[in-house]
Amino acid sequence: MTVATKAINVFIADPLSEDGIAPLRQQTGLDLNIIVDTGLTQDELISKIADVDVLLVRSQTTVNREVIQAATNLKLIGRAGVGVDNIDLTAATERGIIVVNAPDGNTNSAAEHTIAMMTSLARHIPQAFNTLQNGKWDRKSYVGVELKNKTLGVVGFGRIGVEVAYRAKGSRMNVLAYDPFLTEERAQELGVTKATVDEICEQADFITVHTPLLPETRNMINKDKFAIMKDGVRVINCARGGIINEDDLYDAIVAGKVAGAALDVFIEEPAVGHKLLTLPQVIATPHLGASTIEAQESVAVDVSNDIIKFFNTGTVTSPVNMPSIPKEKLAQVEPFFALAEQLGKFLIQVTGEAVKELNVSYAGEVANYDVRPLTANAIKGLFSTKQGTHVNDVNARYLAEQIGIQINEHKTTTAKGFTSLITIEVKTENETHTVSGTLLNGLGARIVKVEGFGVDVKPEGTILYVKNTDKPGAIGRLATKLAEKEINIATMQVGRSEVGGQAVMLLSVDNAVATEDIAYVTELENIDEVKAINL
Ligand SMILES: NC(=O)c1ccc[n+]([C@@H]2O[C@H](COP(=O)([O-])OP(=O)(O)OC[C@H]3O[C@@H](n4cnc5c(N)ncnc54)[C@H](O)[C@@H]3O)[C@@H](O)[C@H]2O)c1
Ligand SMILES: O=C(O)CC[C@@H](O)C(=O)O
Repeated sequence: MTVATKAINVFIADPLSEDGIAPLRQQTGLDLNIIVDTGLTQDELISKIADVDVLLVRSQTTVNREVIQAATNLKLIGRAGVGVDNIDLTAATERGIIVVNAPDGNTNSAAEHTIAMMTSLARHIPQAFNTLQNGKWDRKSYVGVELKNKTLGVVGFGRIGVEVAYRAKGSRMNVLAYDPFLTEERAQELGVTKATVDEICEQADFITVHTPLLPETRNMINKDKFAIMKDGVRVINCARGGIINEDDLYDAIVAGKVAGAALDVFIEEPAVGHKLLTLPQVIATPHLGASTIEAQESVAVDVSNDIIKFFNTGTVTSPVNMPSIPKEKLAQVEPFFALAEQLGKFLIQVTGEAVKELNVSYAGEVANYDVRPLTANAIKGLFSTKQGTHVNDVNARYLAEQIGIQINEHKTTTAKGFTSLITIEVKTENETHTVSGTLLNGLGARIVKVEGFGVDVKPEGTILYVKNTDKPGAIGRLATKLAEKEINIATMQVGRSEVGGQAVMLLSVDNAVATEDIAYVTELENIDEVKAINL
């Protein structure tokens, strides 16, 4: 992760709570240049984003691939809210841009809004008020239904879904809940009944959706689901437009199947003039679920703090596109970061072919930790010879998998004499190479095995990797030839399988080694292969 030394341009593209961004304005440790420029068209945003380090948005601004491509300095996208469907996560991940959100800050407001919408729907409050404003005292048209003893189906039982259920139970409703991660135990603990989406459709009087908008959740409530619902069902969407198919909902209302719908969100926003808004059974708000003073302050504070944390420590609290690892756990593996990267860097220079498989084995103490950042560092090392590729914890695994590298992690508690041992193996079409490294108490990082042969080399500077046949004179002749080329050997390590067999030498040398010098020494008898590794 980069820790900035120059001014950091923070571009706020949607209206955010001033109190919420106070942490950014008040912090003194970082040189932040805060630009607030809201309501921009896509083209305007693109024209202003080249020098931006941090882009902060709510749900209005679409951060698509084009925006991300134009943002050549971008390091972090902050979403002051939950849903990240307005951000192209793949494009951000490819570029190594971390995306953070504020998953907790607006939960309560969104749940309260959902309950307000459900109650308004049950009692026709907006329609009745509208009639009254138009000068009519109409008590007959707006006979509602009670919530008590009705069944509410909650599809998507995460933060908001759960809070909605608590409140619905307060209104003495029976709650059915569906979520792929909901266990029977947790359902019981929360006093709800675990159900499938179809069971909810068949049994519920009110159905509310609280999933993110994903390929699997888009149109999950569609004409097939409306067909199995109870007549007179009421539906609520305070999550994302598109989870309930809008055309199918329209048809189901017109057909009299659905008695009413309460919508805070639409596929296209602003949804002014939407055909659903012409139906008297529909009540709607313009995406106000998170629009409270409290929620807006809270989400903006959360992302602001994450921005500060990122530039101070390289870690964040709420990452969307990389594993979230608590600070204490990260601290356990941090000492191994450079070693893992050097091992990857070493092996990519040993192998001459495209890597197909990367196996990273963790033995001893290190195997007890969350090693995902170490594997990311090993991949970073593998990519070190690929000029122009910016690899970091966010995109390392993604980039490797994109080019067909299979990544495997293995853990074992025994490290054969070492406290911790990291072994990296790369497989190509024709070759397999391995290198192991450790951290020696007080002495730092060491390469302790190459191709299975024991060695002891500092992973730094230039190292000559030599494969030879273990015959008398091979080492001497090599040293002489290197001396002829003015290449000074600092340390030499030899590992061999058996006397007279295959051997590997690692020579730390004081100077860079030119390609022609490699060719010169490779001609020697019993020297099979020589490579200069620059770490
Ligand atoms: N209207 C608003 O202003 C507003 C405010 C906040 C959040 N939201 C929306 O609400 C959504 C939910 O927010 P949250 O804070 O509860 O998020 P959350 O991540 O805590 O919960 C989402 C739940 O959906 C579940 N889920 C995922 N795929 C599913 C599927 N196929 N079927 C059923 N459930 C599935 C997840 O397992 C998770 O438990 C957000 O993604 C956001 O789009 C809207
Ligand atoms: O920015 C907003 O007000 C909407 C936020 C909301 O949709 C969310 O997903 O958090």
